[in-house]
Formats: sequence, structure tokens, C-alpha cells
Amino acid sequence: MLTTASRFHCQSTLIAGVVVIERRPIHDQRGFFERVFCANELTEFTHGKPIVQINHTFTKQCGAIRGLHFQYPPAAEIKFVTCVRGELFDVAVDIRADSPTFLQWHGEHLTADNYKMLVIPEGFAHGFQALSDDCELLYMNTAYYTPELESGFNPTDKAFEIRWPQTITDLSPRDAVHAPLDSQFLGI
Ligand SMILES: Cc1cn([C@H]2C[C@H](O)[C@@H](COP(=O)(O)OP(=O)(O)O[C@H]3O[C@@H](C)C(=O)[C@@H](O)[C@H]3O)O2)c(=O)[nH]c1=O
Repeated sequence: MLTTASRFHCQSTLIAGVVVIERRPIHDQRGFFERVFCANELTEFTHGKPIVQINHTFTKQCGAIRGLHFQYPPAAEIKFVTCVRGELFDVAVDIRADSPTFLQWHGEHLTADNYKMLVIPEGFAHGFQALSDDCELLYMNTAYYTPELESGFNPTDKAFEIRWPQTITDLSPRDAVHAPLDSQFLGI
């Protein structure tokens, strides 16, 4: 018999704190049931903080990028990111001041069918590239959207050298005009 503890399979990455969680849906003749999130089972990743906002984005064009975005403390957030339609390449960039992997990034393919979710801790910039048209992303945050504490980087910033899988086809004006990362930037 399956126990609730087996509903999530968690795999760490080369960047401490960035974790890939694979959900294990329960299938039957109707389809499946899955827990997308469970505070009890995932408390080691939320550090006991509640999810306060659940966001949903629809991205029309394959190749479009959203991000890279982050919020400064005290609005720094943990994000649980999953794809519910299409496929995408999700990226977490380490901008923690004291981190041995400062400015390194982890990328993960998330699809509507692979049941994967990326845990992005506080102190990371986040972005993704749609790898299909009509791509939908769901993400759960431990902090409220706080525009006055929000900032970002251009996803093509040379400081990160992110290997986006596709040519960029769309980028918001705001994301396109970020100045290159200042060498004085010491993280958050
Ligand atoms: C993120 C956010 C935006 N908004 C508003 C602001 C704006 O009018 C509109 C679209 O906002 P943006 O252009 O910032 O949307 P978008 O570029 O999709 O921003 C998102 O990108 C990904 C990569 C993230 O990690 C998210 O945290 C968030 O920053 O929605 C909210 O009202 N609440 C929110 O939580």
C-alpha cells in the first residue's frame, strides 16, 4: 500500500537548496489524482513558511522567456514551480551572497506530463523559457508579490551564461532592458 510519504520523490541538484520534486500521481480508470503540494510532507523545503500566493501564467509563444526575477528580503520567496500545459525550461540562478555556487544556475525541463516541480529557495533569481506554444506554469510562493522589492536580470546576461534551449522569440520590455549585472553586485 502506498503511504502519503511516497507521494513525492525529491532529488537534490548541484546547487544546495534547489530540489527537483517528482510527484507520484495515483492512477485509476478515471485518470489520476495527485497532490501538487502538501505542507506536511514538503516542510523541509518551506522551512515551515506558508504558501501565500499561487500564480498561473499562460505563455503563447514557444521560445518566449519570462524572467529572471527575484524579490529582495524581507519579500524573498521560496517558489514551487510546475508546468501544467506544454513544456518549458525552468532556471534558478543562485544570487545568495554567501553561497559557494554564487551566480551558478540549475535548469530543469518541466512538462505537463513529467510531474516535476522545481523548488527555488530564497536568494535565487527565477526564469523560464517556453518550449511549446500555449505553455502554462503554476507556481506557489511563500511571499507576496512586492513590486517595490522586485528586481531582475536580463536572461542573456553574460554573468550567468544560461544555455537557453531555443532562440528567444519573446521577452517583456521590462526584462529586455535590465542593465548587465554590475560586478559590484554581491548577492542578496
Ligand atoms: C508576479 C505578479 C505580477 N503581477 C502583475 C504585474 C503586472 O501588471 C502583471 C505581469 O507581471 P510580470 O510582467 O512581472 O509577469 P512575469 O514576467 O510573468 O513575472 C513572473 O516571472 C516569473 C519568472 C517569476 O518567477 C514570477 O515570480 C514573476 O516575477 O501582473 C501581480 O499582480 N502579481 C504578481 O504576483
